[in-house]
Amino acid sequence: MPIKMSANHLSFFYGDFEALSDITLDFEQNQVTALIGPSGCGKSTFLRCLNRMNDLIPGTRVEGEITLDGQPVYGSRVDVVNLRRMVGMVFQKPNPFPKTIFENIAYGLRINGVKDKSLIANKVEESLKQAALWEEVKDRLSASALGLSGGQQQRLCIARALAVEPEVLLMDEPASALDPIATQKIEELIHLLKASYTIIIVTHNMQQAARVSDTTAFFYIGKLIETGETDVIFTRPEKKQTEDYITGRFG
Ligand SMILES: Nc1ncnc2c1ncn2[C@@H]1O[C@H](COP(=O)(O)OP(=O)(O)OP(=O)(O)O)[C@@H](O)[C@H]1O
Repeated sequence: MPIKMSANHLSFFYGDFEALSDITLDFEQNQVTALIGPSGCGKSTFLRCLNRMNDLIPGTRVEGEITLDGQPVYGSRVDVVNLRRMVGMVFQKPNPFPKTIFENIAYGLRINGVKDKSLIANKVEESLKQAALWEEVKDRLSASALGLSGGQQQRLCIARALAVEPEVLLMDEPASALDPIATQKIEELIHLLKASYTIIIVTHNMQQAARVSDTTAFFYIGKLIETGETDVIFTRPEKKQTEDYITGRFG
């Protein structure tokens, strides 16, 4: 598969603290890459570098390069709003807006300049279908999103991210706040979405990484220790640190 996004010698600093050190990693198009590693090793920081969400934190600094379709993400002429549309994000805790189900999705379209009402209605339906939520909510689009279950709220957040037609989807532990059935739905959804999107997922759940991803990257204290095909990483990793982590000896 062609390379959709790349990090080249990426380092990241919170003030003087180097949270990521010299990370070089490619993300193939229409593949799922899992980022794994113990708490605090920089997985979320790395994910947020990919769509420049860290720009919002004062005192932070990036070295090295990230590219999307070969174009630098940190270039001075980059339209960051458009970058975040192209590289969408879903967070650990479902965070729907305190608005109706319909408005949760329509909102992102409107801030991206879509005004046509029937276009918005079609897109809301299409996004909810893509997120495997349509059947459950089609009769209550004008009800509050906060009345949905946690798993439904997370699929709504995925629908919201998809509505603005991203190409890459970043998911930061998207199922960790959900029960096993809702988690399974999210995992099935990731499998379906892979056909249309490039997906990068942070997870603490080794079984989940093994189930959903094609490639796995193991991070440890701000460094990328090892990356490769998920089957290989989980059965015959090259590095001892990777093996210790996936077999539960630390982390
Ligand atoms: N806003 C911030 N300001 C300063 N330091 C931060 C900030 N956010 C994260 N860090 C530090 O950067 C390091 C990496 O944190 P990060 O949240 O990226 O790790 P993580 O691997 O995603 O952890 P977890 O799995 O627990 O979510 C940690 O040492 C953390 O304390």
